[in-house]
Amino acid sequence: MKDNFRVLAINPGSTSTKVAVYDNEQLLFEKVVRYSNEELAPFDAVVDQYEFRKNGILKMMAENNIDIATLDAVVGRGGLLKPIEGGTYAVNEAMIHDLRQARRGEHASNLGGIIAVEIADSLTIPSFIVDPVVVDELADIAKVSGLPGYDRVSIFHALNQKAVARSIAKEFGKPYREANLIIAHMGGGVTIGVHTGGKVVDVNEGLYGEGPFSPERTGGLSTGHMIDLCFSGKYSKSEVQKLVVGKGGLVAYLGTNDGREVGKMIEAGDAKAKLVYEAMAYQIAKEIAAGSAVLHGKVDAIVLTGGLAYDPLLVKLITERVSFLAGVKVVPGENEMIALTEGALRVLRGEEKAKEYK
Ligand SMILES: Nc1ncnc2c1ncn2[C@@H]1O[C@H](COP(=O)(O)OP(=O)(O)O)[C@@H](O)[C@H]1O
Ligand SMILES: CCCC(=O)OP(=O)(O)O
Repeated sequence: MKDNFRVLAINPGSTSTKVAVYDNEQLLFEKVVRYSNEELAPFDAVVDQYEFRKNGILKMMAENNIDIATLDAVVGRGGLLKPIEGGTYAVNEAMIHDLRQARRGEHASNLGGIIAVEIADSLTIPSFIVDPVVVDELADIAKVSGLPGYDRVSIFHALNQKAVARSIAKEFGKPYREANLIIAHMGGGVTIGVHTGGKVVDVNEGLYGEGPFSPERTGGLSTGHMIDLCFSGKYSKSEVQKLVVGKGGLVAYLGTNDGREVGKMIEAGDAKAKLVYEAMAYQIAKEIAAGSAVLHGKVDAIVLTGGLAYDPLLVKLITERVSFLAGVKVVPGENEMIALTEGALRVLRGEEKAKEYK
């Protein structure tokens, strides 16, 4: 049996595409391409960014002298599919159909499977997705919304939350299923997951729904304001969706989705930037504190992760509000590329069978 596998991992996020090539667990090359709001503005639908992002990946591979013919598999971040259990899934037609239709909504992660299968098929090698954003482990009590027929749903940074949770539990010398963690992933979107018993039993729906505002999303809004906005006659459905996802949060107030730019504005004495950034930290801290009630206050650790966790100011603003609940660990960036690769390797090595998306 073959014992060395070369895997291309593709991770489209709302503000970036991360690409990595691994020989087994050994990283050969990794690159992050960040996109400004202006660069993505011309694309009406996320699926329209497919060619733009795929060509960027192939160019990056060529510039780094990696011959795609040497790949054994391609793995992509999984998108807005039907709610499913975690794990590694083979990309199939049913999945591509649902991703292209974007029936459960638009998000860059929809492109992960689509780009992965396109590159893999041209090389006749397998393609996978791992722990997509729709992994659903919500407790029954967390699903009840207040409006029958509209259960709360699980859409979050499942891949990174799971990877970070496992590594933090290991640090504590506990199996993941015995750790009680509150993990705040702070990227283009912000999701705060409550991990207990090896599951994410509650999490804010991080796309159109709930929780803090983020670099480019509004998070939860007053239902009354949303009703007024939707019936004002000023906006189409897709315009309202764009206000909430893509043009909300930091972008709406400050014109940028880049935490570093906001940092510079604050350093330059911009009072509005300071207020808005502090408000984002305040909302994140409140959501973390809400998670502590889910765990009856028994919290082993609070973890801050994602791109924004690189920012010491944001980390400080959140920590000073939540450190009374538990110790705060900071894991900047994300472990998504290795998590994707490991998911593919488990299947390539025959340790697991790829799950089928139906
Ligand atoms: N060093 C940093 N300081 C402040 N913000 C940062 C830093 N690095 C990245 N970010 C911000 O993190 C956010 C992106 O996080 P990331 O997890 O990469 O997002 P996504 O995967 O959702 O595209 C952006 O707002 C980006 O500007
Ligand atoms: C859709 C939930 C995951 C998410 O928000 O990812 P990004 O931060 O990469 O947009």
